[in-house]
Amino acid sequence: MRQFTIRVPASSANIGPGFDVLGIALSLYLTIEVTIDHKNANNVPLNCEVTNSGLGAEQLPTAADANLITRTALYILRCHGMRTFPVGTKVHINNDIPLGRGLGSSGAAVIAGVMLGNAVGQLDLSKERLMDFALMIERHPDNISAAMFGGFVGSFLRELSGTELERVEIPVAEVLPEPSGGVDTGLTPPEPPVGISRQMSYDLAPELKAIAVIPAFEVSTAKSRDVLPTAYTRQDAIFNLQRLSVLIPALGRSPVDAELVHLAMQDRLHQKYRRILVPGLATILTFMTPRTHKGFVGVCLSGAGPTVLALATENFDAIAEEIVSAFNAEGVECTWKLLDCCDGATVEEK
Ligand SMILES: Nc1ncnc2c1ncn2[C@@H]1O[C@H](COP(=O)(O)OP(=O)(O)OP(=O)(O)O)[C@@H](O)[C@H]1O
Ligand SMILES: N[C@@H](CCO)C(=O)O
Repeated sequence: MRQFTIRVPASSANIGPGFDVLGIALSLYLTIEVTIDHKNANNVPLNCEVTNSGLGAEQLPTAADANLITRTALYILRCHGMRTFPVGTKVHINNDIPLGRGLGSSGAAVIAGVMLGNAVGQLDLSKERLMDFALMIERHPDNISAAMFGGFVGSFLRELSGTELERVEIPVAEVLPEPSGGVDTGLTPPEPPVGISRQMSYDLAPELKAIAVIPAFEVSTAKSRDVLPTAYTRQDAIFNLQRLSVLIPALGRSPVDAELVHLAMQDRLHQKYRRILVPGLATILTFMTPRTHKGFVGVCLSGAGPTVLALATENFDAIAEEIVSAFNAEGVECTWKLLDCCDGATVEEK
């Protein structure tokens, strides 16, 4: 019998001007307990029994070819000539990451899936190669880089050749075959090109903590990307690049220069367009400054929203309550959590 645990953190993408570039791993986890016991195997489709607990447990699928985590694992297994999980695989998923709130739940699920496929198939692939498989499914690198490598990370996708591009542009539905009730369609999915993304870890001042204020409604990433323009002006591109160049080193410097970080966290590429999806966002992004609120450093929309992420060094309760009140004034209920930047995905054999 083999037993192991996979743990993947939540993440916040963008951090203001770093749209599709920056991500911070946050101390909320998706945890998967895996048992492979040939002697006590039940006859189940694809040899894999899935159970869920935690957030979204009642809505997340339990069929191995429908759940995003096991489907992703199946994708990587099939690319390596394995059509099913090993006989007697049981996967228990416990999720603490709110779904569809901008805290990287889908990114964590995809990273958990590639780690699961790698571990059950004993493929021994590096985290860098696993990122290629993850990018065939979640196609912007910010959340998944943070979830995989942990810390404060910047990433980009390299320019791909014509034939490589054809492979990565295949619709996700063809990478992850549609659920077929456990019946093997016999299709072999496309293998990803090698080295699609490059990433770099940055320092983050140790006194910085993240206050995540989480509204009680979901915004899907797809919907939140649909409201964005397809092209930007030169002024807006320069506005973000200038701030990004200052924000990254400023976040690593201790003690934190709160005035500088606050200004450098402004953005013109995504947040203003997403206001229509998140009531209260326009106010929240402008009403607090390091001068008016002790300990406050900066604020942004977390990923595709609707969660708002404030960075702070002290006075966390008061800052969180101010943001909660601004949401409440718009009729939006929410909860909040104080989170730390944390390490990336791990697999621990028992
Ligand atoms: N633990 C999980 N197991 C299976 N599917 C999941 C899991 N977590 C997330 N998902 C899938 O991902 C969807 C949410 O993805 P979406 O990209 O819209 O939001 P998010 O990842 O939480 O936000 P963001 O990408 O902005 O940080 C869920 O509705 C579900 O389909
Ligand atoms: N960078 C992405 C993160 C969401 O997954 C976005 O803002 O749309």
